[in-house]
Amino acid sequence: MNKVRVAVAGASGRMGRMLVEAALNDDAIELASAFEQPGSAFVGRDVGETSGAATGVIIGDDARTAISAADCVIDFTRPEGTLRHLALARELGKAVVIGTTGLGTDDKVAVEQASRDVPVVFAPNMAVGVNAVFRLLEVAAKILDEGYDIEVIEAHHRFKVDAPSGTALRMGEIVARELGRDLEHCAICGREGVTGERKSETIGFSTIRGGDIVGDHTVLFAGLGERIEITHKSGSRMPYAVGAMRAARFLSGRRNGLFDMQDVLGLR
Ligand SMILES: NC(=O)C1=CN([C@@H]2O[C@H](COP(=O)(O)OP(=O)(O)OC[C@H]3O[C@@H](n4cnc5c(N)ncnc54)[C@H](OP(=O)(O)O)[C@@H]3O)[C@@H](O)[C@H]2O)C=CC1
Ligand SMILES: O=C(O)C1=N[C@H](C(=O)O)C[C@H](O)C1
Repeated sequence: MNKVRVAVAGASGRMGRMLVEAALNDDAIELASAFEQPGSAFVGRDVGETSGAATGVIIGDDARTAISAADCVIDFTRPEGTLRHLALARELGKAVVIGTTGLGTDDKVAVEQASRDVPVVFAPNMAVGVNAVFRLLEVAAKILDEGYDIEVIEAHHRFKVDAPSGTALRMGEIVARELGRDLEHCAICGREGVTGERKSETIGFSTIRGGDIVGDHTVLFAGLGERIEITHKSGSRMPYAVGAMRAARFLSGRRNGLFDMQDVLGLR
C-alpha cells in the first residue's frame, strides 16, 4: 500500500508540532515536507528537533515546493495562510485538510470553490470525541425542542486568537439547524449591561480564555426545573492531529469534493 505523503503547514505551531508527531507515528502516512512562513526562526531546522529526535525533514519556507512534494497539505495555521496554501494546492492538484478556525464567509466560499477541483476536508475539530458530541447534540436538540434555553460555553488557552471557537460555532449551528433556526440571526455572543430578559429563540455563546486550557466545550440546555449539559474536554492536542491523519487518508484517491470529519468518520 502506498503511503499518503503529507506536507504540514505551520509546522512549528502548537498543532503543527502535533501533526508532525502524528504523521511520523502513522504507518500509512509519510511526512513528505514541512514548512513555515519566510522569516520564521524554525526555517532550516529539522522538524524533529523540538521533540529531540532528528527526522531528516527540514522545515522549509517555500509553500509551493513543500506542497509539490506531497499528496495532501495539512493546514492548521491562520485564515490568510490557509487560503494561500489552499490556492496553491488547487493549482498543483493536491488534497487539503483544513483545521484552521476563524474563517469568514468569503473565506468559506473560497474553500467550497477550491473543493470543486481538489478534495478538501474542512472541520473545526478533528477529535473523534467532539464529533461524537456533534451527533449527540442532534439527538438532544430534537428532544429538548421546547422550553429549554441553549447556551454554548467554551474555554481555551490564552494564546487562542479567535472567539467563539470554531467548535462552539459548529455546535451552535447543529443545534440551530435541528431546531429550524438560523444561527446568523439567533446567536448572542456575550452579554453586558441591561440586556432585558432572555429571548427564548436565542443561542448564547460564552468564551473563557486562560492559561494552557487545551479546549473545553459545553452545550447547556436550561429548562425550568432541570438542566442538561453535554460536555467535551480535551486533555491533549494529539486527538486533533490523529484525526487530521485520518482525514488525509480519507482523501487519498478522491478527485474533488468538500468533506468534514463526519464524512471521514462515517457518521453521516
Ligand atoms: N480543527 C481542529 O481540530 C483544531 C483546530 N485548531 C485551529 O488550528 C489553528 C492553529 O492553532 P495553533 O496551532 O494553536 O496556533 P499556533 O499559533 O500555535 O500555530 C500557527 C502556525 O501557523 C503559522 N502561521 C500563522 N500565520 C500564518 C500565515 N499567515 N501563513 C502561514 N503560516 C502562518 C504560525 O507561524 P508563526 O508562529 O511564524 O506566526 C504557526 O506556525 C487555529 O485556527 C486553531 O483554532 C486547533 C486545534 C484543533
Ligand atoms: O485553538 C485551539 O486550540 C482550538 N481550536 C479549535 C476551535 O476553535 O474549535 C479546536 C479546539 O477547540 C482547539
